[in-house]
Amino acid sequence: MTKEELFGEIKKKESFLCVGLDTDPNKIPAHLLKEEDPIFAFNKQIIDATADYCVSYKPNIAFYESLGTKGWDALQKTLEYMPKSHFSIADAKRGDIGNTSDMYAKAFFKNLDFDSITVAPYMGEDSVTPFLYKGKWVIVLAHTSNKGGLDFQRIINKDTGNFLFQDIMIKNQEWATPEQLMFVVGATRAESLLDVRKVAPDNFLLVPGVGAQGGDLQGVAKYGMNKECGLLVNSSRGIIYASNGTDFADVAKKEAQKLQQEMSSLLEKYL
Ligand SMILES: O=C(O)c1cc(=O)[nH]c(=O)n1[C@@H]1O[C@H](COP(=O)(O)O)[C@@H](O)[C@H]1O
Repeated sequence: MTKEELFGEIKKKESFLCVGLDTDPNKIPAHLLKEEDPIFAFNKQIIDATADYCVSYKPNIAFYESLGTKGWDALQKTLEYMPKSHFSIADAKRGDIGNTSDMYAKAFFKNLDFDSITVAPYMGEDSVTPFLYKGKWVIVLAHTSNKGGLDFQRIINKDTGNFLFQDIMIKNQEWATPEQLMFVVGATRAESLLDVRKVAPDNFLLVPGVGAQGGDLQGVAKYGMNKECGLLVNSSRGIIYASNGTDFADVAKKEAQKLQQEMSSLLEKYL
């Protein structure tokens, strides 16, 4: 999916919501455990319920690979079930020496046909560039939502005066254009988006942390939105586990709709 196509979907849906499929067998409603593939059965109902309100889905790969071959099967079925209009993100946080990154890229772009993958950039150029496939996206971790996101990412480089995360963002833009490179910035770090936009005005940002982590959607839009929206805001637990009863899909739909409505107002205000 191109940047223009993604922006087109955002305008059409009046939404920049990404629904996170962090599907945990210990958290899904008990009645689904009788299904042959409970994880896929859950995801299918979540996708059916939320597709009108979001533009993207992000399965977090840890939840699937932790289940072995059954998890990989459920992931593949889930990916195939997602509407093609929705931007798919393999949240795998990969990155290794070149020939190993090549294999990770094959796993998620050739074997599985994801639109994008999250990548940890710590190992540098040869760990990131193998993910630069034509028509696919690399989503590089910049300033993450978690507490540990403050351990290294805000260290100031005395040579450049920048935060480490800004230098990482600048360097990655030498390797890839805004047509194929996004960055991750936590919704818990809304004000840091000013520093993010200083060094990456044109890139799309994947912004997780709304909902369960208490991120600030209003602040994210205020500081992070650019002329093409430039945001995909993810919520996982806040949507998919809003209810653990038989009404889980209806309640997930309402949560997704609530976020879409807020996003619609924000698009009107800032775009
Ligand atoms: O790369 C990510 O998606 C990510 C980066 C980050 O800084 N923080 C973060 O929470 N995430 C992911 O986003 C999702 C957030 O889930 P919830 O907190 O349940 O909405 C999880 O899959 C996390 O792994």
